[in-house]
Amino acid sequence: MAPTIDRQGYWGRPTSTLEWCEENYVVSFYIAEFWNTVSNLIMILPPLYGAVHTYRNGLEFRYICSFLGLSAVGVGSWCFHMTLLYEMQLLDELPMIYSTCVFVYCLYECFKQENSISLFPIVLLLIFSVSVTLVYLQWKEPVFHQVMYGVLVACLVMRSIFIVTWVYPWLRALCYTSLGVFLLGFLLWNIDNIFCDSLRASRQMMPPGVGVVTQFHAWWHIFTGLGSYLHILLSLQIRSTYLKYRPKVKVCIVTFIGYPFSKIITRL
Ligand SMILES: CCCCCCCC/C=C\CCCCCCCC(=O)N[C@@H](CO)[C@H](O)/C=C/CCCCCCCCCCCCC
Ligand SMILES: [Zn+2]
Repeated sequence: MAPTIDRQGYWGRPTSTLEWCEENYVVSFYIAEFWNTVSNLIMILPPLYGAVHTYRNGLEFRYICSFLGLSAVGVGSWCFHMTLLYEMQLLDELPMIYSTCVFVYCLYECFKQENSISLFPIVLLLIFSVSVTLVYLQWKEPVFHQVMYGVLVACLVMRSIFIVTWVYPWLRALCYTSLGVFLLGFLLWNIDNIFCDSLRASRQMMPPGVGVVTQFHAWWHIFTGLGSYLHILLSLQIRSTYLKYRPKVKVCIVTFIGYPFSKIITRL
């Protein structure tokens, strides 16, 4: 990962096992990586809105958990990029695993009766989450976490593609938009890691304020946040259709950048 920049700030020396390409404590003395921190708002606020909406419309508890899980990842990620402390890194990375497990449960159990609870997948996902947590606490290797997270995402991708290919083809656009946006974020995550030296050098030559567009880890937060949010909507739409809720898609204006239009499902 990116070499450490020597600049010191409020939280002292980083203790995390990972550092990103954004230079530390440049914008604020209190926030180690400013852009990587504030970009998490996109992962925190819209899912909170989704959770409230899901609750108000009497939709299943598992979808409230999905939205809140995504918000929790955003809060953990905010704390991590603000401090670069190891404990906060765990608060970012472990909820990624837990919330994706909730997504997996929702998508693999979407053709079951309303409010039914299947113990077998819950136990399986719990064993997976606990094992990943225990191994990662001992073996502090970020690649292990990334591979485990990637396995869960691959399960989601395969299941989504199966459903929109064979069951609800009219949901293809939503599925591939969610996947495309997520993968675009992943591409930017890789560019940030691989070309960090060139990105830092190019920022030096840009006028103040323009360099922010090269903060590709922040862009990863934005795209992965949007892709994950759309994925929850897809999952909710599949479930609502199966339960014959007559899902109604409303276009509404949400007042922050990146989410000008979002689809909302209501139970009529
Ligand atoms: C059909 C669409 C599927 C979309 C799936 C969406 C699943 C989203 C699940 C949870 C939301 C998590 C949002 C990510 C937050 C990122 C926070 C973050 O930046 N954390 C880092 C620390 O700041 C952390 O170290 C980053 C880890 C990144 C791991 C990247 C691995 C990506 C693996 C992607 C594999 C794609 C597989 C595609 C298979 C066809
Ligand atoms: Zn991050």
